[in-house]
Amino acid sequence: MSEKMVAIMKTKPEYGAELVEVDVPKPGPGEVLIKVLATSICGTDLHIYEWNEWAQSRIKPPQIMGHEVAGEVVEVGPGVEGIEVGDYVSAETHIVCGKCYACKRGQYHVCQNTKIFGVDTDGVFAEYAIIPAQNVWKNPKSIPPEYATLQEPLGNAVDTVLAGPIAGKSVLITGAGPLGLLGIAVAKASGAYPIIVSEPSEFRRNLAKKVGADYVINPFEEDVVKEVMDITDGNGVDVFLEFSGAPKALEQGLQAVTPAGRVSLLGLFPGKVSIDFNNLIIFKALTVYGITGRHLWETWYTVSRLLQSGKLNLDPIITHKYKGFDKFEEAFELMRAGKTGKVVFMLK
Ligand SMILES: NC(=O)c1ccc[n+]([C@@H]2O[C@H](COP(=O)([O-])OP(=O)(O)OC[C@H]3O[C@@H](n4cnc5c(N)ncnc54)[C@H](O)[C@@H]3O)[C@@H](O)[C@H]2O)c1
Ligand SMILES: C[C@@H](O)[C@H](N)C(=O)O
Ligand SMILES: [Zn+2]
Ligand SMILES: [Zn+2]
Repeated sequence: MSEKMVAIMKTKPEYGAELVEVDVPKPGPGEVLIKVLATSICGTDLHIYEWNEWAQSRIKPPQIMGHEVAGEVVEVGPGVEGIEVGDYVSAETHIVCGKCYACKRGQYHVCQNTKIFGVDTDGVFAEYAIIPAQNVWKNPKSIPPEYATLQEPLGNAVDTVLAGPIAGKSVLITGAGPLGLLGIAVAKASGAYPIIVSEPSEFRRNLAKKVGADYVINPFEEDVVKEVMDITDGNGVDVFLEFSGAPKALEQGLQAVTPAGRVSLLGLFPGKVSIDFNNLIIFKALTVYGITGRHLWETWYTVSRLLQSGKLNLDPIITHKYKGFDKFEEAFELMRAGKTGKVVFMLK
């Protein structure tokens, strides 16, 4: 008889999810089985939970949700080399093909055949989970599971913040959701000053301050561009980091960044965005980076070392820690209401 485990499963093509009991899976060739120690909720999981348009087009229930994880390897499938039972690991979520033009040039983060672990496959909101061996990242034991599970989104934030010079640079961050908060932590640890954050939610503006923002602005009540100009002696910020996906924030950030400044765009907009390219990008000679996923595996080394340095102020970002999955519905509803930073389920 096979062993059983509990898992948060998207059982039906509708709002919500269910806590179910299923068989512990067996790792196939090229896979490992981990015991999950900590797993955290991403905005993508929330979209799957809510069953939005994107989720309807991509997810095929029944499927175990979740993709941010820290765990211990308990079984290694046939043909796996270099990973042992007992290894303490996390997972890159982009399963890349290794064969396309991008992969052949080492640009794995834009692999044209990317599958996302926990989105296109069963995920990690479970007591045990399968991870493709090629996606396994080994953690040093010194990083606690509640931080180690955050490495995947931290990688998004690291690629956004560190796409160009940041030490001693003035920075505007738009959006202090979980990703923006991680971005503030990375910018602070990397020596940015001042860090100015625009975020409509008072709860999240307070979190931004705790993480290290020097100034916070409410974009719904204050003039973001004027505030930034006042803080920067009329120069504008050196670096604009977009973490909100709000078209208005994009426009304000492009206005508030100094000519020849740097822009990194991570937030995903709801559709096409209309921008005055001539005046806001071309005549300002801006350098604009689109950010997607993480550079494999360079970003993971950077994230791991930042965590080991102890300089990332993550504790205010982890606003909710649950023991087990029993209260998963409460967790998702709080996240929906914007009343969280990162939510972590602890399983050890
Ligand atoms: N490019 C990638 O690879 C990648 C990866 C992960 C997430 N993302 C995207 O990054 C973004 C951030 O992720 P998240 O989980 O933190 O999302 P989130 O929705 O929780 O956070 C967005 C924040 O922006 C704030 N906001 C809304 N309007 C604003 C405005 N006009 N000005 C400033 N802030 C405003 C919201 O109040 C919220 O706190 C999302 O758009 C997400 O889809 C992209
Ligand atoms: C899967 C998605 O949510 C993830 N954060 C990414 O980098 O693509
Ligand atoms: Zn994610
Ligand atoms: Zn590829």
